[in-house]
Amino acid sequence: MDTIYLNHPIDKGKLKIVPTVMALGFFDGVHKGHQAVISAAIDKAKELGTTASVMTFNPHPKEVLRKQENQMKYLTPLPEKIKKIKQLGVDTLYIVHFTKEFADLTPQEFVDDYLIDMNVVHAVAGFDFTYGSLGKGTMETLPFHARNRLRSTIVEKLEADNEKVSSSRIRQLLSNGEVEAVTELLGETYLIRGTVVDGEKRGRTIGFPTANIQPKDRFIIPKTGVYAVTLTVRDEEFSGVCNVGFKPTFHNEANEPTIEVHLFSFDRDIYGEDVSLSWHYRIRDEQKFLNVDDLIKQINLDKEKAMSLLPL
Ligand SMILES: Cc1cc2nc3c(=O)[nH]c(=O)nc-3n(C[C@H](O)[C@H](O)[C@H](O)COP(=O)(O)O)c2cc1C
Ligand SMILES: Nc1ncnc2c1ncn2[C@@H]1O[C@H](COP(=O)(O)OP(=O)(O)OP(=O)(O)O)[C@@H](O)[C@H]1O
Repeated sequence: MDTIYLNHPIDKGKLKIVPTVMALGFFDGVHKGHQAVISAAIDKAKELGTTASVMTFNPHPKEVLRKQENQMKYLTPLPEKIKKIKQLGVDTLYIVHFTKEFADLTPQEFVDDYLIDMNVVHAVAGFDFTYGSLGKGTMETLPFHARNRLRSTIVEKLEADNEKVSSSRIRQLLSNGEVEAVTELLGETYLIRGTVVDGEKRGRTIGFPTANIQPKDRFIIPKTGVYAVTLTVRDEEFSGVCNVGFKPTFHNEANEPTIEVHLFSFDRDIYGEDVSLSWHYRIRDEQKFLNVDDLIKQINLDKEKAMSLLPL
């Protein structure tokens, strides 16, 4: 897959202008609804004998148009989104740098400059896709702005339990710790990438050595609590139990929750390694224990539970 970064106004000299079927959207998470849109574009491209492309935007419009107090977090920060879109079999991914100036384009300008000039012969998007300033262009107005210069497919709403599969719904589920439901909507377990860093080394003394994971990029971290997880190190996958939180049993002044993973059968030193962490099941809330023995008893139960849920 070719990945092409575009800045507004686009420099058309840089583009290979071949006829293409293009899927349009932000696509955070590349969930099942997004997959339906991108697959529809790939199918259409096969039918028409053109390339299949995706146009996405970065950063998220909300980050640019509304002042976010904290930097916004993502289900798939850009490198992850690129990986997932590539796996779907797209020929070209266009990443438009989302700025206020780009957001100010009228719907007609967006269609002229970003679709027609890029030789998009067919545009594919979901029923609720909007384009142009204040989201005034919709899939219903697209034929009007296109004036017979391109055709379009509207992908109908994909639902799960009578509700749209959406990035915002998945974000909400992660903030509630509902990682099993997230798997359903993504079509695979949610994962974050990170690096193994030094912890306070207390884990070893209580019989549960843990790898502390420092997330890379701006991944959304599920709600604090204990989870059954798998950790992938150098293409090898290990099962374990993970605590995300503030370790209230001990004195802790961290602002961000720490992510600690205890792997069941593992005695390698992986400090500094890049890892990915997949969130399979939620086990319980994080608690403040009266003493370390009670914490140890509980962690043993967590471990048993996670072992019964996961392949070892
Ligand atoms: C499966 C698991 C569950 C945990 N649950 C809690 C908890 O409920 N409350 C708490 O204060 N700490 C909890 N911890 C964190 C331990 O306190 C922590 O692993 C230990 O203090 C080591 O910390 P260190 O890596 O900073 O040395 C849990 C750790 C694991 C691995
Ligand atoms: N459940 C769905 N069914 C069909 N199309 C969808 C679905 N979800 C998103 N799309 C389409 O996928 C593209 C990308 O959508 P977008 O990035 O806005 O995702 P979203 O899940 O709707 O996000 P958010 O929850 O932030 O609104 C758009 O064309 C959109 O219409």
